[in-house]
Amino acid sequence: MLFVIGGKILSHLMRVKEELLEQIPDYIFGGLEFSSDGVLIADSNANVLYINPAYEEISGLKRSDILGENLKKLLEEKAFNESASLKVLETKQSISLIHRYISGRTALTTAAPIYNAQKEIIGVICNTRNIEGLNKLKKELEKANLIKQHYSQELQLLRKEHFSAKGLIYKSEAMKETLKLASTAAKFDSTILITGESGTGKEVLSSFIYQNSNRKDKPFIRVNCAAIPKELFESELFGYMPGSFTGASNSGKAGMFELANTGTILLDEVGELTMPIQSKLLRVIQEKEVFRIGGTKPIKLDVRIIASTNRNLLEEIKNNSFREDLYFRLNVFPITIPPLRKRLEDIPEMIHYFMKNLNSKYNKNVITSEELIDALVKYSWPGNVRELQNIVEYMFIMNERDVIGFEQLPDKILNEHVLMDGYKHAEENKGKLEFLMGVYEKIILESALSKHTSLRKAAKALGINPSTLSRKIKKYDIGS
Ligand SMILES: Nc1ncnc2c1ncn2[C@@H]1O[C@H](COP(=O)(O)OP(=O)(O)OP(=O)(O)O)[C@@H](O)[C@H]1O
Repeated sequence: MLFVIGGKILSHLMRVKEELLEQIPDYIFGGLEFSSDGVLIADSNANVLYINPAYEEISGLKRSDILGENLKKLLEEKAFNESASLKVLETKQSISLIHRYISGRTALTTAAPIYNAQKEIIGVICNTRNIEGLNKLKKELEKANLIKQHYSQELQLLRKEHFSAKGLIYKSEAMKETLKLASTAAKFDSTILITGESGTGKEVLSSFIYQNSNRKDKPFIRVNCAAIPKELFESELFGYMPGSFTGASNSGKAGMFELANTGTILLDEVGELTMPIQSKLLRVIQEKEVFRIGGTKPIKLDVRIIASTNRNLLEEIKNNSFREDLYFRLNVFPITIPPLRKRLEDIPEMIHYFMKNLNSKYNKNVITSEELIDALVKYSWPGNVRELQNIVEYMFIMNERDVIGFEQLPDKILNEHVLMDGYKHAEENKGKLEFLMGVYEKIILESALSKHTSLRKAAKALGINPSTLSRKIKKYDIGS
């Protein structure tokens, strides 16, 4: 059996077996022989009675060397740097400690006293576990945590840079009111629906709300619903489990809602969602949980939703292309951004802001003429701020001088301006077509003359004689 290891040891064991080892049935010893944890049993005088093969392996000590030996002697001989069993015999308390054996292995050892029926300590049992694997895992975990910390700091930094770079310029009362409303709403977790024509700044406003909310250090995930193919809506928004459909990644994928968890999600162009996805979205909002495609376990969500659209959702409801119940869920706090043509005071501010950015980007010092700003303010801006930004950039690129003038205006603005100007003076000029044509002709001539270095070249570009051009210059008093 277990204790037939040399005559000396056997007789010693036989002596203590009656009192101590009878507390531990033979089948337990059978199990201990195959345990991957090392086990040592000693009597109350610290003489070793039993070790299992795992103990030999972990400690580097042989049964034949240690059985019957006293733990104090083994400690003196530095078989281990600490003995949990000795501490138990000294303190009569269970103990756990991490120590190193002669084998060089580090182990987690737990030792506990063994009592007889009279509640006297008759020995100690000590369990020792090789924690080198655990140590390795711990080191890997520490490394992974460092990497995670590094990336999360970088993410915070990028978020700050990304959102602070997006300036929100305004001067008009209408925008002041809108911003006041947005600041108030930002502090709460309520769902916000931002409406407004394309290019009015709905996304910029949603960033402003996020930055001013209590979730500003948490994720901000923007979903452009118009850019996602309809058949991918569900997997993009809600994610999927491994192998849940053909072409699905083996590791599965988290949806945008999961990525936004604890933070904010912007559902940009929410009116583009199909009816079936609208139903699923409604469920997610109501239940505050999401199921990945192919998943059976719900994932709890804590996400603040901001939705935006340039569509008239009430019209969409009438046309049965938007769910009314979803509309009311999203429209908890509505904010409408007025179109640029209804907040003209913002235009000069924005032009200066966009010019400042371009000048610093291209290391230039270009300015805009007053008459140019005047013409831009009068334009109707169907594409709103996005169009203004693009046109300022276009003129900046096309311009070769220090001042961008009227002549750099793109034709569509020029045309509208001429017509508006013409109509304005039509009253006093009795609305004559001839007058309007004249205004238009003057603009065209001015533009050609500013683009070409000589009168002859300008005339050639216009397809007229230099003498005709000279006459018209006189007629319209150009360059005086
Ligand atoms: N008040 C503002 N100040 C500075 N830039 C702005 C402002 N409003 C909008 N912009 C700029 O105009 C462009 C369009 O803005 P944004 O994308 O927010 O509009 P949108 O209403 O979300 O458009 P769409 O409906 O087409 O998605 C962006 O480049 C944005 O930076």
